[in-house]
Amino acid sequence: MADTTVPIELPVIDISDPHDPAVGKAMLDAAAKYGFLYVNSKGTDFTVEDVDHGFGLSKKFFSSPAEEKQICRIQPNNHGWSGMHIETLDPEHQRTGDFKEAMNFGDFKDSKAQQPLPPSLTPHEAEINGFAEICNKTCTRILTLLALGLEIQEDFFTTRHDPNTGPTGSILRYLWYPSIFSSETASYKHDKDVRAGAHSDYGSITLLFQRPGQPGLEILTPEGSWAPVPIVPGTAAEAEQYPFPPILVNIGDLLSYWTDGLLKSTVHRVVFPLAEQQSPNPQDRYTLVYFCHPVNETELVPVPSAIVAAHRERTGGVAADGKVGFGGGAGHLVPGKRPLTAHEHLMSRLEATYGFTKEE
Ligand SMILES: O=C(O)CCC(=O)C(=O)O
Ligand SMILES: [Fe+2]
Repeated sequence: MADTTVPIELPVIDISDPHDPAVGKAMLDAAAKYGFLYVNSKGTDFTVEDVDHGFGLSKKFFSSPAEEKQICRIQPNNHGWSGMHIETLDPEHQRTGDFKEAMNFGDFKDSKAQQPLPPSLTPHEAEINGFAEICNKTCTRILTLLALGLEIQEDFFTTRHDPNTGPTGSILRYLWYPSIFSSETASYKHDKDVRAGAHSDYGSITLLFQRPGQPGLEILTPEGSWAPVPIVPGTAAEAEQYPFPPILVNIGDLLSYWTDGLLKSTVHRVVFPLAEQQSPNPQDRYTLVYFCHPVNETELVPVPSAIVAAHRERTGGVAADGKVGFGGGAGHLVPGKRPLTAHEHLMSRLEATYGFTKEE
């Protein structure tokens, strides 16, 4: 696969008016073309302090002793801690697991985690829940705008993503990728290894928070080359206006399936950029990720959008590479069979990736 060092240019969208059809259109265009876009902090309820604090908790957790992290090690339901090299996102092309550690939080109930927390995080349960809640609110705005762009009822997606109506597959995830100079990465070989293997996300939409000076994310462009995604897009003058780097948003497999491949679930990965490898002072990369999923029991009925129908007609509903719109697309209902539920869609994606169903 060809590498490029030319960063991809993605739009930065202001979601402060989630009822503005023009913004909905801009959001839809980016989601259909790249599957990736940024939203700036306006219209999200995040303050600089919220984001800094989230990263602070993540750092505190990852630097705690392994014996403590073991208390919450990853479970078949995908909640908990996975250590260095435990996850392999692209097993076909990787000789070792990802050079990262991760901590996944599933749904909270009455502000309480439904999974064991390690001592480093137990005093912070309410704050972690609070962060996940603001992520969910931000996703509500984005899903409203996507519905507007698709010219369907504004609340078509949001009513189906409301965690107050039932369990969801949503996950808040802390990620830590040690720098190229750390002992954890001593065995790393350029061109053989990656920090996180190529993959697409499973859910509806994903939010990614990044820190300045900690690059690494690349996306597969429609031309088939890897392009770095800048942490802070635009000119230096624009960058100065952002209180924290804009939130990177991407479409996941489920929303792509639901829209018959109109919205793109774009493949991405995390690497050590060359500049990083040559830097005298490379940094660890920390990211905070929120994978937003519908309520488990949501039936993925065809999205009642003329724009989706036209796309289905044009393309047959399945993208040429066969990757997007996993399973043929929601518009291809088998007569006499009910639509897939969100939970079934997630299970089939996990099964396709891991060769087994993660949840018993
Ligand atoms: O940490 C990142 O930059 C990307 C993480 C990611 O793609 C994932 O966890 O699905
Ligand atoms: Fe991802």
